[in-house]
Amino acid sequence: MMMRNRIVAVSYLNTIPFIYGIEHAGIDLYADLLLSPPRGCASLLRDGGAEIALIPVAAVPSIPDIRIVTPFCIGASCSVRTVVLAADSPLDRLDTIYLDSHSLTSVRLVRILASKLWGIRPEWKELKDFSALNAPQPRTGYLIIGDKVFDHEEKFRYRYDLADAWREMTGLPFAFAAWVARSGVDDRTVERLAEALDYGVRHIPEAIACYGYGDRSYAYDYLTRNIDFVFDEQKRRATALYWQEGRKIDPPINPG
Ligand SMILES: C=C(O[C@@H]1C=C(C(=O)O)C=C[C@H]1O)C(=O)O
Repeated sequence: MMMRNRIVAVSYLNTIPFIYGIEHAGIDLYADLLLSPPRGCASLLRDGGAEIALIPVAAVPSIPDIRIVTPFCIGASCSVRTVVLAADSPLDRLDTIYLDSHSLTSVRLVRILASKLWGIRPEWKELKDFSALNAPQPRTGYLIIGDKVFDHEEKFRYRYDLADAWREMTGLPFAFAAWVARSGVDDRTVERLAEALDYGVRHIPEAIACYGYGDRSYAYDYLTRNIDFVFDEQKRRATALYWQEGRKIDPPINPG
């Protein structure tokens, strides 16, 4: 009997086109689907809990025996909206920056930007208790990702979009997460996955309705203008550059 594959993907609004494709394209991937915040996707794959995964690009070089597959990613060519450094003080007045504990890519990206673009040297702490976002501290920034940005963005006077900052620094778009497969996953399965994802990104309105986001006016705009699902040459160049720059940053994070 053929072993079923386990697919893990990020549990945010930005993946619903992918999820829709996997569940509704009519392509049997012989797989079970699991959803988790990004850091959990990487851990699950690393620990052998999945064969195929959408994981933060930051984690890709550190996991043995995987390869990037499919022409799709969670990327942005303009503002991404859901990866922001939010604060009540401007950048140059921040003493402390809290880093979203669900993130692997953006927490490293913000450190690259702090050192190479903004020239700031705040103290870095981990943000585990998201209720802290309800009472922002002065001179403190919060790097937050995913759907929680929709709930909290209005509270902050200053918001720095990390895709915008990266583009300002490099002239390139950015990819936050990519699809990877263990080496044991055969090419036919990978091809079928790519077909399913392709179907999903061509049915965004259906995905929004299917997963109950129909009453959120921002969902369509966000999925068509902010998120860019195509892992093209420019975004691959950005990923290579990000890995290179990220290696120079070894983040000592003080417990939050
Ligand atoms: C654009 C986003 O990208 C996410 C950011 C990630 C990270 O920082 O590690 C990982 C996966 C992506 O889904 C987002 O979810 O807001």
